[in-house]
Amino acid sequence: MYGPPLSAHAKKIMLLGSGELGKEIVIEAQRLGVETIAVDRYPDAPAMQVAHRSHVIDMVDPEALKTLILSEKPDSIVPEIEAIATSALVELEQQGFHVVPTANAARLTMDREGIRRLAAENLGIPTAKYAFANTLAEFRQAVQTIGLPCVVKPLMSSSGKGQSICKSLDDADKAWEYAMTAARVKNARVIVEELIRFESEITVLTVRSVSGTLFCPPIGHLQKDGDYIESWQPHFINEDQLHEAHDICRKVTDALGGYGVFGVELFVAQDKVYFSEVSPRPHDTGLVTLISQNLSEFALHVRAILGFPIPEIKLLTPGASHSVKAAAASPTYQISGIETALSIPNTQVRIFGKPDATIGRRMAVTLSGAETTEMARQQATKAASCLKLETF
Ligand SMILES: Nc1ncnc2c1ncn2[C@@H]1O[C@H](COP(=O)(O)OP(=O)(O)OP(=O)(O)O)[C@@H](O)[C@H]1O
Ligand SMILES: NCC(=O)N[C@@H]1O[C@H](COP(=O)([O-])[O-])[C@@H](O)[C@H]1O
Ligand SMILES: [Mg+2]
Repeated sequence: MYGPPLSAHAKKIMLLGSGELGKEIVIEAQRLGVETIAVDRYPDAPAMQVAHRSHVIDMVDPEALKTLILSEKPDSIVPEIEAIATSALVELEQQGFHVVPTANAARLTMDREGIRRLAAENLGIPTAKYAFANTLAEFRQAVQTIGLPCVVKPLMSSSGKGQSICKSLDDADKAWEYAMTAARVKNARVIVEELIRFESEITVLTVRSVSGTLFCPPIGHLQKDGDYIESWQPHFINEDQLHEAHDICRKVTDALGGYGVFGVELFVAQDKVYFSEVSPRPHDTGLVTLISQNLSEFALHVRAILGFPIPEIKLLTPGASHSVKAAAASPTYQISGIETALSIPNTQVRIFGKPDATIGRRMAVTLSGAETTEMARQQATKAASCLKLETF
């Protein structure tokens, strides 16, 4: 039940957050003989189902986090979700613990203010105009300063939780209320951003490793209500745009430091490429690499963390992924239609095994490879429509 004895493992890693992305990291780590410990806020999280052992704690409580880490003494601490007391990670790093990619990178990126100020104010990288607010009155003022429509987001959150578009001043109270109540971590401070009219939106997976900094081909994606619906790779942008994108990725990831995968989110607009945000870990839109690349973003993250070489990142096929979300809430559910989905050529399914369904929760993803990204997208979309989440 606990896997091979400790002596069989060269290293021990602890994941803070155990969702679908963590599950794939655990699988890749175990392939290289690493002992894995999965941690999250609830039991039976996806990565816990494959890790050697697991713990359920309140990860935003710095004391709970420190107690657990000091008792387990992992070789590497791997943040996986945007809801962690990063102050504890900064302290533990000072005591000699290895935080991936670095404690400071985890702290800055977990807080939209930290990463936005670093990118825009310290590094001079183009971003949407932004302002911060602590109260409803400040928020109304910020909306007027930035202009309408604007995007409103809680400082510590992800997958669009608490995010909305404010179209008129009449929407302001609702947008504020939503940011206050639906964030992953409740905090009375929000960012208000100019709405960028981009042509496309991409993630450039950037890997910092002993082999240097490597870039995966751009991944295009579609988001709805701030959460990813569909992604594909490669996404074509012209030479100049690619150059601008790589320049931003290098500047941001060099400033954050450490080894690992970074999902750099960029808006490609007619006049320029804008930096949006960065995850210092594998990215949901990068799930497509499970089918499109020789090494998935999860394999790359593990190699980079362990200090192993990455001689080459190769696109094996144009690919696409499509998320499957729950339409209803239920403590029990099953997913049907797998057989039909798998009858589509070069198509795979990943069911995450989340213990319960809530409305809008991502429960599975489909992956397709094809001759063109267009075909791959059609296949992945069709496969996702075959999967039905039945609640009972
Ligand atoms: N300033 C903006 N202008 C235009 N669209 C935006 C802006 N900010 C966010 N969006 C849209 O909302 C999506 C989610 O925003 P963002 O990535 O900041 O939130 P998130 O909750 O951190 O998402 P995730 O965790 O999935 O990366 C973006 O991918 C983009 O489609
Ligand atoms: N955009 C970030 C992202 O996709 N994060 C992934 O979602 C999980 C949380 O899912 P849940 O909210 O359904 O528990 C996280 O643990 C991570 O794997
Ligand atoms: Mg994002």
